[in-house]
Amino acid sequence: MSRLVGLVRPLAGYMVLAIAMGLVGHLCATALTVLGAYGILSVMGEASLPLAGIAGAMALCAVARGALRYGEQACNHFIAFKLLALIRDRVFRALRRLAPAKLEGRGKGELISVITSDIELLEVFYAHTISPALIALAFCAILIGFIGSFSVVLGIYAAFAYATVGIVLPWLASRASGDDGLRFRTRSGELSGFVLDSLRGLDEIQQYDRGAERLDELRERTRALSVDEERLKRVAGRNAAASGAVVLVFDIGMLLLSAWVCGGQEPTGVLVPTVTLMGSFGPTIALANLGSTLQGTFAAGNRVLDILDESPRVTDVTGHEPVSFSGAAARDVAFAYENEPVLRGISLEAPEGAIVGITGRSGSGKSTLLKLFMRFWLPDSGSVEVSGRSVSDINTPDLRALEGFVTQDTHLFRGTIKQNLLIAKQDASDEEIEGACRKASVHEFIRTLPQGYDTPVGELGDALSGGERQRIGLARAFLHDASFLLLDEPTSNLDSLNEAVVLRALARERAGRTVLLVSHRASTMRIADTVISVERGRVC
Ligand SMILES: Nc1ncnc2c1ncn2[C@@H]1O[C@H](COP(=O)(O)OP(=O)(O)OP(=O)(O)O)[C@@H](O)[C@H]1O
Repeated sequence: MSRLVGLVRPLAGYMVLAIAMGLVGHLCATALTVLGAYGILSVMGEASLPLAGIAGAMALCAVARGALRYGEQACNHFIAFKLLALIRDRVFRALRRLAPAKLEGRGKGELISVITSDIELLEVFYAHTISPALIALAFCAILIGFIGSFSVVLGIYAAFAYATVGIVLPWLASRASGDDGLRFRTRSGELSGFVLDSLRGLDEIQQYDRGAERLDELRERTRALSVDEERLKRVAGRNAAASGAVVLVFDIGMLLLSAWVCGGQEPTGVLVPTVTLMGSFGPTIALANLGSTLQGTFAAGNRVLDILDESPRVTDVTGHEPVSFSGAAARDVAFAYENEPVLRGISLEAPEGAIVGITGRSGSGKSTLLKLFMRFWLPDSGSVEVSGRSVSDINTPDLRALEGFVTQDTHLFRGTIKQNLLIAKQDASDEEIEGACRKASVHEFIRTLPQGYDTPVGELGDALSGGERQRIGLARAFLHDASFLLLDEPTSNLDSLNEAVVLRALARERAGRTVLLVSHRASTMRIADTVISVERGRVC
């Protein structure tokens, strides 16, 4: 909670303004009933205040109450949405810091749920929790003083009433809801993950006729979530009823107590404290109602803060001398994902101008080795070197400029084919783009599309075949014009004709470059100068 509050610091001025307006606004609201009481006393001849003055003051209070309430809400929501923007910005920055190593293992659906609904839920905390709590505190202190001016006993009673409604009841409510809020948020995150997973695997679900099963599970998860929500709402409803009843009991108690304490004097001492207490539970009830929602809000806050706190496995490197490419090597490299050893002392030399082929059984760690050269992960022991320097001693932007990585899955962003190619080199001319696409044997295909290079790629690139996507990935790598190419199964989806074009281009481009080429295909391996075979994380 203190960390969430700490984020408000840059907007403290607005917070003070919101509290001041809220406090004065609530005082105006209570003043309306108190002035009403004085009006009745004046009519009865028990008070000597002019009725016109009372009516004028009431009108003023009513108008002020409206304006101040608007101002308070405007300030609170300004703070809340500014902070949500700030938190989103921080979360995205944290994700950039954590990517790609940590994100590979994290459930994407859960992450999406944090980015969207959890952050959104913090609005409740910033707009409806912090300032109402402080307003309630200041407001109660003032009213305890006012009621206490009639009799100390009544002041103490009012303090007890406010504390019960504003502190004890929310505390009990929070205990009653237990970790329901947390469970609800977690389940809702898991449901998002499940839906995303189902959408991604729609083809498999249809092929193996698992639709009904999947739907049943979706229903079951939704049902469990609604049970949790129902319980949360039931507790919230019960709390609202309980606080309403307790307030009434305190009002009646105040009437009896003031009659007993001040009964011998004029009726002002009975009527005014009673009416004041009756009309002043607004801010404390607002606090009491927060009791049940607060759990969920803090659970969301925790999940957001967890992401901000997560420390990256790999941090960017800066401050080193720039380096020009002169070959790469891995020396006795060992690496494990968590506790699962993948590479066990691998060594290889990839001199400038060489094409080094890497083969090996599926799961033997070939892609992992390429990722270590990209410095997506760090080796547990041994060293991964580019130009004779550990990749950890090369500035990350320099390393990215030196290396071109083609993964097994080429991701295409929403946008045109040209925009997707420009990711590799933002200022590339049309000729350069075309040249790269010819090398990747994809130019002719793009030309047949209705809008050529300006054809929009469908969301997730589903509109293109695996081979077409792969060739666009290769075209990106050619466009990037890196000295060190890391190609992970670049021809796996290509027919032999396209494979031949791509391999010829690679052979032509090899001068001054080094290529690490992972492939299961013997035909692809033919262009390699040396081929190493990786088995169970070792070169054999
Ligand atoms: N992010 C990750 N977290 C945990 N384990 C991983 C991760 N990525 C890969 N692995 C595991 O590491 C092992 C090596 O994977 P890797 O992708 O490097 O193998 P590969 O030789 O490239 O396989 P393939 O030929 O099938 O592409 C596999 O057992 C895989 O399950």
